[in-house]
Amino acid sequence: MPANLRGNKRERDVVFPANVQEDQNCRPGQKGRERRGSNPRRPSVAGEGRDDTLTVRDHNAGGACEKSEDVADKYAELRCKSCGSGDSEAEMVLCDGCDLGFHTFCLRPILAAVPAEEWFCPSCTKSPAVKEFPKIQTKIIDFFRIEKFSGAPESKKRRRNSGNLTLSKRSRKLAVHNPSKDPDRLLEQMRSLATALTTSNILYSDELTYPPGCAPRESNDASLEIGGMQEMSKDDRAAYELSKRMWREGQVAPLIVKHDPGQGFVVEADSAIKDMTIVAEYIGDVDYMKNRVNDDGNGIMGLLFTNNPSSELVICPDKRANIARFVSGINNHTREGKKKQNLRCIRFNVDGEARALLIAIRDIAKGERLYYDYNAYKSDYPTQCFL
Ligand SMILES: C[S@@+](CC[C@H](N)C(=O)[O-])C[C@H]1O[C@@H](n2cnc3c(N)ncnc32)[C@H](O)[C@@H]1O
Repeated sequence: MPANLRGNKRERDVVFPANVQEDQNCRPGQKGRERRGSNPRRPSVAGEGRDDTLTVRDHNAGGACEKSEDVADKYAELRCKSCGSGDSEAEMVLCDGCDLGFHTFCLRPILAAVPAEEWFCPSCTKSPAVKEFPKIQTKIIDFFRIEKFSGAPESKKRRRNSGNLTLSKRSRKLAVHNPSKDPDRLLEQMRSLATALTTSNILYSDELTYPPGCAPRESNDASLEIGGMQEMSKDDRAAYELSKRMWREGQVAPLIVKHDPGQGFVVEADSAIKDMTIVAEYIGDVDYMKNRVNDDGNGIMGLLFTNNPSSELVICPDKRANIARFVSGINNHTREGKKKQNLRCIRFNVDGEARALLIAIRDIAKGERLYYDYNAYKSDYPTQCFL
């Protein structure tokens, strides 16, 4: 265990209880009906009580529970269109187009939770799965607001300065990524991320954002973290700053975003990545966890865990985000799943603010898919269906 990653200050991802209790009158998966009980969209973290008693409405509910026998009959035999089983009704979602049911875990990509809003199954979805971003340098540079893209690798001077940041395994210090030397490859890597972001209707951002209506910047006070937040050494801080500057200048980490029919967008190493490399900072809108209890939770990351639950913070990458948002999670329930992990999310105190970084925990080969543990802190994101 690296010295600066040691200890009990591990990241806590926000997760969603898979268990949804049925209301006496209403069965999960039925349209126009309500469920009561544990809310699958209620973000929860390890140590947090499971006392959620919010009302959950099916995506198509729109009104009070229908109690007619007709409707009950109609859905009595509800079966998942993919696997044919009628089990796990709590995790059944109905398509607003064809009215067929699907288990959240049978869908590809898997749904983290029953959507709160209108939802269409893959056959009824009108938009293409992937909207390719144009292969035009100026458009790519504009999209990422790249400062002075030279298309060339780092200057020798900068490389020498950063040399002591690309550290040996033994030193356990954070390392700066090694960008591709071929400018076309850099553009292809950026284009792949632009494709994933635009397809997902997400704007690019490389900094945490504090939009009106969300938690204010002052709320991100790392000193409130229970047990204290991991501090950065001087060298680690220099590595972090250089890594951020390189991303801003288009010297991005050698990562490529691909679309996988089973997992949706995934991130792969486009060339070898050394152990301890800062792969990306986790980016999004910062908000109070209490404000996000009904979000679908896809990608919500714990940022600050305090003694007072109402001041706990999460990063929400649904509107603004970067590549970190597309990194896959391991299946915690299998040995093969656990073996895939090659990153960890570590939260650090940076100038008094909490930040979450994805860091390589071993050497990663070209072509390897990136994974970290969504449940690193005893939480229960439903990863048992993860591939
Ligand atoms: C934070 S997002 C990751 C990006 C996501 N693939 C996308 O296209 O937006 C988490 C979601 O990705 C999918 N996912 C992540 N890891 C997975 C895995 N190992 N197997 C299957 N699906 C996975 C699930 O749909 C999960 O709810």
